[in-house]
Amino acid sequence: MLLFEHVDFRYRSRSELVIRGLTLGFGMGRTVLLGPNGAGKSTLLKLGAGILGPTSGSVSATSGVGWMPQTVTAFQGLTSREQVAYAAWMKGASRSDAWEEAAVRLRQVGLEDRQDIKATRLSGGQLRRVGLAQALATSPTLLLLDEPTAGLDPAQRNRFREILHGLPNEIGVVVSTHQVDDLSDSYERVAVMSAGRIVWFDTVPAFMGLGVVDSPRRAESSYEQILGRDV
Ligand SMILES: Nc1ncnc2c1ncn2[C@@H]1O[C@H](COP(=O)(O)OP(=O)(O)OP(=O)(O)O)[C@@H](O)[C@H]1O
Repeated sequence: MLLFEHVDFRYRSRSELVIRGLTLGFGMGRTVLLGPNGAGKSTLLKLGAGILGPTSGSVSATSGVGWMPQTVTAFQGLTSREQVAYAAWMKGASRSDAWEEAAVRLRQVGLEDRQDIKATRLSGGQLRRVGLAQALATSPTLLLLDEPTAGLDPAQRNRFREILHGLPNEIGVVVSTHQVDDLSDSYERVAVMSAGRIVWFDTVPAFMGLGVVDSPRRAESSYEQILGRDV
């Protein structure tokens, strides 16, 4: 369980708050985090992962949180397996355990045949999967994924979705995205951010219920209803 209590956050270089009065808990199940550019989604996930600390309020996690950044960096000179093993080692695994863990996680994301390839030589979609394997290698009970499918072609996007579906139910997942299609298949809850606040948080059926009935763009119309304008 990851709990945000009365969290405000501002970047040092800026005067205004980017996260405002956030009180929210993420636990089991799959939550999609929607919101326009600059709403604060990445910042919220970084606060959840402990990459950033709140300006005021508190963020507490009762067990491991794994985070996948918006841009996964390929470590120069390292193979995929070495890169994933490094993440496990950083979290306290011994060298040999980290090495084994990396193989298991790369298999989990369907990259077993790429484990000895230099990470810098992977495709964009493969590198994202290495990023997911890195997050999984820390044995989290909650995964925070920042726009994991942005910029991927439809086949790679589907591949990523299948991998998420294949994760054990005990792992909670929060995914920030701009893609509002097929929410029902992939998620149970929807959180919508706007200007640093969570302005909506409920189940997928409740979210879909806001939209124009029978519209093929029903999810988008729900999203527009919440934000009160065209998006
Ligand atoms: N390192 C930083 N320093 C200063 N301001 C930042 C920094 N990172 C983000 N911001 C600002 O904080 C606000 C929230 O940004 P954030 O990246 O969290 O939004 P987002 O909802 O993830 O956006 P997007 O959908 O475009 O990824 C924006 O106004 C952004 O310009």
